[in-house]
Amino acid sequence: MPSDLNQKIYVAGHRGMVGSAIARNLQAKGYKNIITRTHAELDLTNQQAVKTFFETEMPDQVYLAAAKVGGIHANNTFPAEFIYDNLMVQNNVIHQAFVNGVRKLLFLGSSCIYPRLALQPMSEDALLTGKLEPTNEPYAIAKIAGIKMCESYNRQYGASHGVDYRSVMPTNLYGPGDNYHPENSHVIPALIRRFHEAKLANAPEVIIWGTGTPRREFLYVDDMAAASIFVMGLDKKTYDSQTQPMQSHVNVGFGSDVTIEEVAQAISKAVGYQGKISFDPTKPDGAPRKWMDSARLNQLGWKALKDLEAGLELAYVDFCTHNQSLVKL
Ligand SMILES: NC(=O)C1=CN([C@@H]2O[C@H](COP(=O)(O)OP(=O)(O)OC[C@H]3O[C@@H](n4cnc5c(N)ncnc54)[C@H](OP(=O)(O)O)[C@@H]3O)[C@@H](O)[C@H]2O)C=CC1
Ligand SMILES: C[C@H]1O[C@H](OP(=O)(O)OP(=O)(O)OC[C@H]2O[C@@H](n3cnc4c(=O)[nH]c(N)nc43)[C@H](O)[C@@H]2O)[C@@H](O)[C@@H](O)C1=O
Repeated sequence: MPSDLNQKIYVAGHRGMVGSAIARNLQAKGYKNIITRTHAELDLTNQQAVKTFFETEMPDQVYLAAAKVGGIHANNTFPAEFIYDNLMVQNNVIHQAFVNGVRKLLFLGSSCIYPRLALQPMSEDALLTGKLEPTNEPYAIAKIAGIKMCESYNRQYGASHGVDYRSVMPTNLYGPGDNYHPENSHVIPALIRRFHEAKLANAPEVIIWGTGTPRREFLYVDDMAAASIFVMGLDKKTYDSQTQPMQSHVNVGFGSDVTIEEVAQAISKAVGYQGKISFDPTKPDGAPRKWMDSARLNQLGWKALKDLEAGLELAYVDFCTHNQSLVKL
């Protein structure tokens, strides 16, 4: 096994918001042997292509940040793609990683794995204790399958093959490299764009989807990347001390949440829009609240660094810098 900084690390989804943050954080830490493939070079839903890739490259570690990702509208509109693509990508990558001797893999899930009405803050133990939020159930089912796949490979092959596959459950993320599509994106990038366009057009009003009352916890993407690398770097005994036997997942949150109305006001301020904010209650609210209990990760020694106000300023700079080129259709 090569020394840590020379380990061959495959970051799947390196052109996405989280994958690109993981790759630049690894590079900043001195990791020299990061391998990547664009979606065009390697379609991770293609079993044979993924098999050939792993047999050729034989990575030591894998960060699985490639997925079909979108906000409430995209999840609600394209449920077939959200379940099919995500199951295929994660099945192919996790299985071929195992077959080709990868001992360390990090799977990125999502806070939507927890029941819609889970007790707040939501602990890792809330998994599979109730009904999911209908707007993103197919995506959540795929993510739950990913956690269970990691756990199953750990159970069956942990002792015999040294398999140690971990899963992180991020709260809602935002930051550089986000998707600013007007409908298919998450709330922060959607509203950065909407407020920016309203400011340029001197529009008197900006309309926010839903009632504005749902609560969300937002984490800056570089904090998420740091958490991912931190979790991968923990020795097994330390990691296992905070997770249940064979359980592979740990929450990654900022620590507190805000209402959608509050985040809209904060984005309007960051963008410099001075008009009125209105709400369209005919659009879905989704889960009433998603606030992670991140005590396990905090006890292991990680905490978020970037607060929402500072993070939104950086996200807006990113939007202005890249603007249209970052809009994925
Ligand atoms: N953003 C968020 O708020 C949250 C994200 N997460 C999770 O974090 C991870 C990363 O999300 P994020 O960075 O935001 O998403 P992005 O959409 O920004 O990035 C996902 C990346 O995966 C690639 N990809 C998708 N499908 C395939 C495929 N079939 N073959 C190869 N590459 C593929 C995409 O390439 P291309 O664009 O070319 O298709 C893209 O580069 C995901 O697992 C997501 O579920 C969890 C909670 C919240
Ligand atoms: C990360 C997470 O992302 C998705 O779930 P979500 O938390 O509901 O994420 P969202 O960012 O899309 O919405 C958050 C809230 O914000 C409101 N809202 C207002 N105005 C806009 C708006 O313009 N766009 C969006 N997208 N939402 C808006 C919106 O109505 C909702 O109440 C999952 O499907 C799933 O993929 C997942 O895991």
